[in-house]
Amino acid sequence: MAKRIDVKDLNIYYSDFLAVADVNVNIEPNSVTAFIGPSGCGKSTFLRTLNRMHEVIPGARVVGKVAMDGVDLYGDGVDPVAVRRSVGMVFQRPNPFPTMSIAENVLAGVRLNNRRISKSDAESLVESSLKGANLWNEVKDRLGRPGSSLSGGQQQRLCIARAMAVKPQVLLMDEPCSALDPISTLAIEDLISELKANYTIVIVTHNMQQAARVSDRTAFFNIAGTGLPGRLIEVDATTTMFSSPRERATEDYISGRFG
Ligand SMILES: Nc1ncnc2c1ncn2[C@@H]1O[C@H](COP(=O)(O)OP(=O)(O)OP(=O)(O)O)[C@@H](O)[C@H]1O
Repeated sequence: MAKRIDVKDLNIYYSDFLAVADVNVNIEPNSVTAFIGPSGCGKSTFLRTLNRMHEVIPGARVVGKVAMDGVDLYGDGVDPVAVRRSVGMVFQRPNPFPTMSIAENVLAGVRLNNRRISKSDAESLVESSLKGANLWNEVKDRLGRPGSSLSGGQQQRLCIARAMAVKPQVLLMDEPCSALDPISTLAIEDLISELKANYTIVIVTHNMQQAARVSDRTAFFNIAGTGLPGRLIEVDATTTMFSSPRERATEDYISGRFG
């Protein structure tokens, strides 16, 4: 089941450096939210706080609240590994395990979680995940071949299948198409639109057309200068953000006047 995300007064640090300040945002279940903004404003940093990946970096920490269906991810007793299991992540560069087979790549996250799974359950999970990622028809006859034998776009869909195999409730995507050609990009965008029936999706993108095409809501982040924290300037329905944003900075960025 897709979850809602409510972020309250979140400040994100790398040691003493405040990288992103005072984020407040609500993300509805079964929606796609795009994070846009100039380089260095903290989009990826903020994204990684939504599955507690940020704190993997030594000295990195947050102050504030990120609630999923009302449960604070940073509350006492919350296991970060369990959080990462329920919040899948897809990265900029497709990162399948290169020598592992296509099928084993899909199962990698499940195996990492030490879940025992029968051969027939594994086979059906591989099939359903690859179908969900719109990759099944292209790979069903070569599931034993290595992940690296696929094209970049196919590898990225394999990574999405791997993320989905652990049945997360939220899917985070950090510029998932930036290393892909236009056709693979459209395939991923179509997939994102389908996946929102089952997941809450947050995507970081530098591509304004992509944000306009795939997202229901858009959040614009900005930074006033080097060394200053990034801030969430405005978040609204994507159609509103692209036609009549409230803030001048949003309009300037979207229309390509800066960033
Ligand atoms: N591992 C790190 N250690 C220290 N500072 C970091 C680290 N990663 C990012 N930062 C800093 O945090 C700020 C936000 O960076 P972040 O990568 O989140 O921005 P971004 O908006 O995603 O940028 P881009 O669009 O270029 O990917 C920047 O000032 C960056 O230098």
